[in-house]
Amino acid sequence: MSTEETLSNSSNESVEEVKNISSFHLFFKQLWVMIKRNAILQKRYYKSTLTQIIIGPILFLLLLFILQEADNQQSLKSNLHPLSYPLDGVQPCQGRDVNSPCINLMFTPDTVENRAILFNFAKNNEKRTGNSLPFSNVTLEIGKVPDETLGIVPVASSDFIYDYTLHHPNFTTFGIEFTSVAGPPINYRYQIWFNSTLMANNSDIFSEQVLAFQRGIDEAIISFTSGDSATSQTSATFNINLKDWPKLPPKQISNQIISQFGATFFFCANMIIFISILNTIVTEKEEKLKDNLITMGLKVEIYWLSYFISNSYLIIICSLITCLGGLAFGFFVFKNSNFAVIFLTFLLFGLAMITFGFFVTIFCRRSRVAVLVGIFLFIIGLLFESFVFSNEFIGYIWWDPTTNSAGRYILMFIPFFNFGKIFLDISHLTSGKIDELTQTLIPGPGFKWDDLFKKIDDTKQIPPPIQSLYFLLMNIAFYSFLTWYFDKVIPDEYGNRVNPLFFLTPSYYGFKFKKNFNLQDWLNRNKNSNEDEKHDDDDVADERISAFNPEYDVALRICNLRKVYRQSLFVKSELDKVAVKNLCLTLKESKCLALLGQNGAGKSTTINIISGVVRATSGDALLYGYSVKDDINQIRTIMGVCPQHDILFNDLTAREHIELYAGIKNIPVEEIQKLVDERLASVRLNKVADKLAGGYSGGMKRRLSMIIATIGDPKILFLDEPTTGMDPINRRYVWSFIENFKRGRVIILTTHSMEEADVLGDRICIMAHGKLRAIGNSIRLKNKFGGGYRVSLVTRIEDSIKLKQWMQNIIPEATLEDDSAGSLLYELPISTLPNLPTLIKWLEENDEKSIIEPDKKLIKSWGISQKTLEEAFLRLIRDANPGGYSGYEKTTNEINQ
Ligand SMILES: Nc1ncnc2c1ncn2[C@@H]1O[C@H](COP(=O)(O)OP(=O)(O)OP(=O)(O)O)[C@@H](O)[C@H]1O
Repeated sequence: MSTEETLSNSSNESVEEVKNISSFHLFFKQLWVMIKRNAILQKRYYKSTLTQIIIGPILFLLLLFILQEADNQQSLKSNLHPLSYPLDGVQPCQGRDVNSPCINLMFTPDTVENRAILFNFAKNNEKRTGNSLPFSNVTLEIGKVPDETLGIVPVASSDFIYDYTLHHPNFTTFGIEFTSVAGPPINYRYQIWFNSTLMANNSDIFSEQVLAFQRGIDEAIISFTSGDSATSQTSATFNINLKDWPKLPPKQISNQIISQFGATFFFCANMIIFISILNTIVTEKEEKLKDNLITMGLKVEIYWLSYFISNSYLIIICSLITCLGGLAFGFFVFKNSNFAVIFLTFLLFGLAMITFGFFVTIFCRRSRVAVLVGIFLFIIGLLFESFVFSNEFIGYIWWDPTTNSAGRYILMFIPFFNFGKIFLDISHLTSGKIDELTQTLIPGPGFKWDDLFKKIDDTKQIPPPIQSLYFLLMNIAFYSFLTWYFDKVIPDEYGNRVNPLFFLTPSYYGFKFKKNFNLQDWLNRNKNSNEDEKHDDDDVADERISAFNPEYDVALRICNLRKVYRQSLFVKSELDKVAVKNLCLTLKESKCLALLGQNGAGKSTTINIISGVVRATSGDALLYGYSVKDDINQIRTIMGVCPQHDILFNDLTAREHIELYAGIKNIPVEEIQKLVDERLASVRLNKVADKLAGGYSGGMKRRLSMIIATIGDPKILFLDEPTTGMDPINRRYVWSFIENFKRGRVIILTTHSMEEADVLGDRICIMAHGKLRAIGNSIRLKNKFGGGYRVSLVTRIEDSIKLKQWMQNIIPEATLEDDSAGSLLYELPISTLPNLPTLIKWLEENDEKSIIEPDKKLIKSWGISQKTLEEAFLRLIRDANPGGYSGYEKTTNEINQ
């Protein structure tokens, strides 16, 4: 069967048959081809896919392993001979800043004995450290801090020390209160006050400073009791050396690094897939690939579902590899856990991040923005996992009764918060802890399936781990729902959006209360009194009447279609652009309508409205009885669109493109290969069928776009400048294809090629400023606006006056358009057609090429031609732009200026 026969046979299929495709079958067919397409791309970009699912997790596991090993190397070291070092004296005090004043020591009560003891202390300490601690005569007041650093200051009572340090924290290094009891023997008692929280004051509880101070005081007491006077040399000095116990490495090593940083690292591994999803989906949106799939009949739900499934198996593999890798590296979190629990944790987290990613893509129109948003979320998540969930104290603080619960109610909507919590729970039970005192590992009890349902710590309010898994499941459902909803209600770049309450309408669920369609009602609804109509050309006015005539049987009927591109959603503006003005058109089956017009005339907008890409501001179109406004989904099943700019997947071949769209159009599998070969051959792309479309030339891409539009043998075909960039030979192949294809369908094409409109257009419309200026077939337009014929005559300069007189006699209506150096150009109106034979006869007789007396002949050469469509077009454009055509469509504002 020839291409022509196949096309005409398939076009005989009734519209009803086309639309009555089982929606169940179509659903799975479309889902299957979309998953297949995703799989092809994943395979084609196997390096990126492998990075996402294998290299990513393994790399992060390896990093964790290296870190863990480095940490263990430290703790595995034995230190059998720790160095011994002498205990030093008390260092000078330090205020809030290095040079700000401070108090070294306050003491009470101020007695002679105590002064003598402290004098001894200061003397010995100065010898050891060079730090002089003189007695101060300043009387401290609670409300004041001294202007200079003080050494040893007597104060009234221990209450004063308490109050003073309370009012001026981090100001005083030590305080001492003597409470010696008289003997004999005298019981020397004292209490040291120090600041355990401020390391800068050198008084940390574990530091040597307290020890040094105590040693100094004890020395001083001994000197005092042994009779050394306060002024003499101190006889008693204690030299103390400090030395650590020999250290043996613990028998078992801990997994502290993975418990602390595991959540961070596994989050990072997951983010590779997350950012890749953002980039892929938003790039498809930016390049209008998604819109094109939808226009070709793909259900938007299937688009998302296919991406969910295609990424789900990546997540499954990635989670498996993470769990198996974790086991192979011997991490406790994996070794001591129930495999199902840990796998489920990674799986649900991965799936929740996929749906979260889908949701984010709804708000991004440019892939660059999407990647930036991805990186931003990555940094937030990284900080979250590394600071919040790196230890139990901060990680569980969200469930502390003193913490406001609002925070965790908000955070549970973020998948990485829920992941961090359950990972903390798992590491709490699986990773052992090194006992600081015994330096031995106390292994964790492990995480069993039942532990999912138990509280981690009965004493705290922390919920059982299963709650985080439920929240992850909730995240999946929540973000899937939001993606589905907002994808519909957020306006696209043309301002199209669905009513926010669309889900309350029965039609959304396929229940259509079949009202009997009444054409007259529909016509009445779209009737509109229009001032502009008065200036319509006769044919345009007739076309308007035909469009509103219910008796007139046509496949396409456009009534008062109008589109205003608004600058603002809410207010009218001078900058609003009326792209299409109350357009009325009709077209019968098996006809092709060619839309001609200057740049910005409204041709693409017209096609975009009828194909459902853009919503009309008012008016409507009926295609085979379906209203564009109400039945666009049905129209999509019977239409094909070749958009003005090629919308192709650079990474798919021509064959894969056709297979994809054939699946979307529900073409039986057994017919697809035949269709691929036949269609590609018809536009001579069969030799490059298996080459990636990204490598095609402009003309090849155009031909592929054209062929895609014809898949599924649509009853309505929209071709927006289908042959732009094609060489003349290929253009003719495409023309011949379109000519064959139009039987039993309607084709609407826009073009800037007069030749193309002439060859293909059964009806030609010329538009300017959104308005229909002329309509008819090529001959009619040429005759009506092209103005008849053109005669060129060449004579000797001296004979030109004579020749002009002759022309005047034969055809008085002829107008001389050009007269230069004996070359004359006449324009003949169509009314002169009866005179043409006489003119031609006369021209032949007077042509010097004739053999009889050539020297005496008047005319050196001549030519006669019918005016072209281009001339008709130019005239209409000239008329439409009395002020001159600036090359682009002006805004209302510019026109007014
Ligand atoms: N999304 C839009 N927002 C605002 N104005 C728009 C938009 N799309 C088109 N227009 C304006 O509407 C007018 C008609 O545009 P349209 O693309 O339909 O013209 P066209 O006849 O197809 O032009 P061309 O031959 O250059 O493709 C132009 O002035 C254009 O600037």
